[in-house]
Amino acid sequence: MSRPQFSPGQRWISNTESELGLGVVVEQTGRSVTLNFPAVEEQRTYAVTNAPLSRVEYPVGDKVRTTSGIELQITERQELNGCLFYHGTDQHGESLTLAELELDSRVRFSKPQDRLFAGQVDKNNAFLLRVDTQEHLQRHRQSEAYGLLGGRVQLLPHQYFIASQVARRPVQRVLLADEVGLGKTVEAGLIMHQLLFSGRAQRVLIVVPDSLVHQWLVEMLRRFNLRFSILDPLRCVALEAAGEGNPFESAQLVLCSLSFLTGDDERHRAAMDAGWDLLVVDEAHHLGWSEEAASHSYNAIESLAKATPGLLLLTATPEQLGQDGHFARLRLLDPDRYHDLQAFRDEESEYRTISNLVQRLQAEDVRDQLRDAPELLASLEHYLGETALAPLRAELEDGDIVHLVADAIASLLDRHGTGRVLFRNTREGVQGFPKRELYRYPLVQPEAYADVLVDTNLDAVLHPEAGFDDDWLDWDPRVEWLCEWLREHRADKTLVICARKNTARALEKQLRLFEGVKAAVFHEGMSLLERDRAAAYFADEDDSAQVLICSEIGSEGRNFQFAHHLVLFDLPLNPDLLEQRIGRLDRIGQRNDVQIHVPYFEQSPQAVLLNWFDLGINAFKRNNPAGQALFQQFAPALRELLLCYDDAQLQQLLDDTRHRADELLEQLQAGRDRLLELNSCQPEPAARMIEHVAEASRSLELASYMERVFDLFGVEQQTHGPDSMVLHPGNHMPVSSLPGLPEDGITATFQRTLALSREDMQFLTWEHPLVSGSMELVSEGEFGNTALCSLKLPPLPPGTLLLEAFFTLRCTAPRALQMQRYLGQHSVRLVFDNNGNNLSGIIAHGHINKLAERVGRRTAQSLVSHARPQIAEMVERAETLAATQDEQVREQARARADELLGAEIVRMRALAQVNPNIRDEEIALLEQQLEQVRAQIDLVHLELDALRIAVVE
Ligand SMILES: Nc1ncnc2c1ncn2[C@@H]1O[C@H](COP(=O)(O)OP(=O)(O)OP(=O)(O)O)[C@@H](O)[C@H]1O
Repeated sequence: MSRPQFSPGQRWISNTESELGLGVVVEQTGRSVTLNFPAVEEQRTYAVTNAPLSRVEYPVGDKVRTTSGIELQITERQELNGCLFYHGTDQHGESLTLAELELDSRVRFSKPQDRLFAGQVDKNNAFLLRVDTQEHLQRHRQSEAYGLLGGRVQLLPHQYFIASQVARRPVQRVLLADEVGLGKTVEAGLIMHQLLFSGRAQRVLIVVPDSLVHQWLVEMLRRFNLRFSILDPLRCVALEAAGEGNPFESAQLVLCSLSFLTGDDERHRAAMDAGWDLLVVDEAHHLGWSEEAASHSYNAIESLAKATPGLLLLTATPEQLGQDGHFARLRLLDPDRYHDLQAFRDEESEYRTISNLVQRLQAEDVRDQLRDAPELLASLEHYLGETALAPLRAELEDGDIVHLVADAIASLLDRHGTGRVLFRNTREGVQGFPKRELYRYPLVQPEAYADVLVDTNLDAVLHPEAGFDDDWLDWDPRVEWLCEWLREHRADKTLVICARKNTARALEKQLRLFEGVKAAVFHEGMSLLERDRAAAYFADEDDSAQVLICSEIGSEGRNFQFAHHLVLFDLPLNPDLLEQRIGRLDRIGQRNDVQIHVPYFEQSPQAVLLNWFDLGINAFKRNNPAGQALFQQFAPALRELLLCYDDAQLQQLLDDTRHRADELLEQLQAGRDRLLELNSCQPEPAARMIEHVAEASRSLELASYMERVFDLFGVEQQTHGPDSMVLHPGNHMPVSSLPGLPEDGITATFQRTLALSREDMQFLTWEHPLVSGSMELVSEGEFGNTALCSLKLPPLPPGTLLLEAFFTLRCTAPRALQMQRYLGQHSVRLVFDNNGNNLSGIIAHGHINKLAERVGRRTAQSLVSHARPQIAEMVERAETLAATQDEQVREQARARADELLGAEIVRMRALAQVNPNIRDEEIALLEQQLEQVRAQIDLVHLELDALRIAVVE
């Protein structure tokens, strides 16, 4: 191969770093050549023999620019001492000559043909990777599961149903209220991931109780690759001291505790000033509210919620502070809809009717029912409107009504009932949870408690040990029972929950110091770090604590499902708190039946509670959806009994409670709960969504794609296990780094099941930062957009040139508009020969791939240089032909936008007539969105994305 000839003053461009712009040869000494790159003010020295450089020579007819802004149309070219001089006319028609040294260095050859003519011919493999990347990207962006693939989670239908429903709305404001432990954090993570991945949200603030800050941090990172920054007082002070300004602006994804956010007005103001796209509030039942007075934290969140477009509230016990509190949280989500508490209370009376209607529509003989019972159609008309029902009426005799009935059901659920903002799945609905078993341990009440238990203070009678120093540990039989129980179950991890921190502290000390039990404690008096350490000590597999003793704060949000023994050292008064406690173990991931152990004193207040929870509302074995309502109703009688035990009265209370529980459960099942269930997870769409995700997550396809990426980007791979590998940045990578691949490498797998059991491994999906970042690098830069090969194709005479050109839709709209939804899968492949023949339908891509032979870079460059006029002509032909399809593509896109967004607007307007549950803002946003989408569609056109020249031999 001939050595390239370098002369000072010549212009060359780097094949691997085209962003450097045009380089100028400064000097050649022996075997090396030095170039200056004025655009970036950098110098590079290369070995002459293999410098990755291409000589830049503009042909006659091209237009070039100088550093001083002159534009020259080249009419003649001359060479002197190895350097070129261009003659031509400038933009004012003046003739002039300029040396190549004067050319503007900021030139970038990014268009495929420009790069090709500048001698930048990529490897065939790179070209193929680019073509495939575009195809994968298009398919992925149009997938229903777009944005929902990146989670390291099991594919649970109820979660994906909610996430897809919420993410597809123009405004995300919902209450995620699944029962305890059903995965609300994961649902919120899926929604956040979708919004962030699609660019619809950039700034997210998560607000959680103190005790859950770290758990959220870890869950978001581990499950969704979302890196949140924790803000706490220490970090705030550090940021402020470093002059970093508003600490809430120090990161896009911020996580903080409710007490931190609301504890200081200044801080709250800073959070308001920072501005967010999405606010997430966990354990939202803490935001106390009544018609008379709202709590400080409620007000603080309310002002943030008003200033933030998206709002996700999470609570498993929405009615823990009563129905008013529930109303108040719905009011945060949609103040226009939920403005009147009384009206909200009255609405419940409609649920049963709606639910009945749905049930009748779901019946197998629905046609007969509709035909024979005119009041059914009338009722439907009342709720859905005459126009909406007209098609159903018309088809009733013998038409196909399956879809019309399904639409009617969907509309009823959508427009009436419990509404769009509330999602609540139950264990019964989700299924597959282990059983819960209750073990009672009656003990004899110690003498010392006799006085305390007749106190008039409820708190005192429920926690009699509170009135004593630590000496109660010596004679309270619950302590001895606990020690004995733990001794007998040394191999079992056990969670102990009690109400008070002092009780927890004392118990832990006793077990650790005097009984030799490996114990940890978790209470509100400890720092966050201490609490997380304690939880980790309990969770560890080796050398860990057998028992964790928590005060009530440990009963919320934490994940302890690796244990299945729960000791309730005392019982809380509120059934929702009891459910929260049991929910620490009875949650997704629990593999055993949950064993609940309750030591109690016979005929004591705790015995009353135990009986009421167990025999009255059956709250140990399952969550009672009427629990809160029953508690509200029977609390006075219950309190009376707690303060003054009476066996007969207890029996009466239990009978009354059971009776009322049956009634309420029947009502709820027929009304609210049935509607919630239908709205929160519709089995068919949920199953379809899981299919989409599973289909889009097929690991083989991704693995073979990434194999090529690693190969071309010089990533070092080592096998780690049968389905896993270790990846490291290699020494010869063409880019400085790959997103998502740190210096010290990662262990990764494409297998979901493996990723779920091995947290140390990264789960590579189409949405993992390493994958999506690589795809962006390939598709948005110049990577692989030119190639040249030779081939034998007998019918074509040797010397024939073929152009294989790939066009993709060019759309520079903001990502948030998700234009791909409307644009369809548009890429165009055209093949021309140098005689102007269109061979697109004759010579397939795979055909060329099969026959293609490699051509060395220098040969390719010289071929291109010689054939430049023919290639330019073929490119022009292809571009002209592609341009004829632009308007058709735009037409289709407009139609699709109208179909998707326009129909949604019409539907929302119709809904708003009968259901105030629709916010005006949502409709206005949709209209605005449609306008923006249409304006962007007008600018869409097919653009040459990559080309390959094939020379027939
Ligand atoms: N799809 C999933 N795949 C794997 N694990 C999951 C999935 N969903 C939830 N989990 C796990 O189940 C447990 C409960 O989930 P999560 O904490 O999201 O529930 P929650 O409804 O927020 O609970 P709580 O009501 O106690 O706040 C967690 O350990 C979580 O990591």
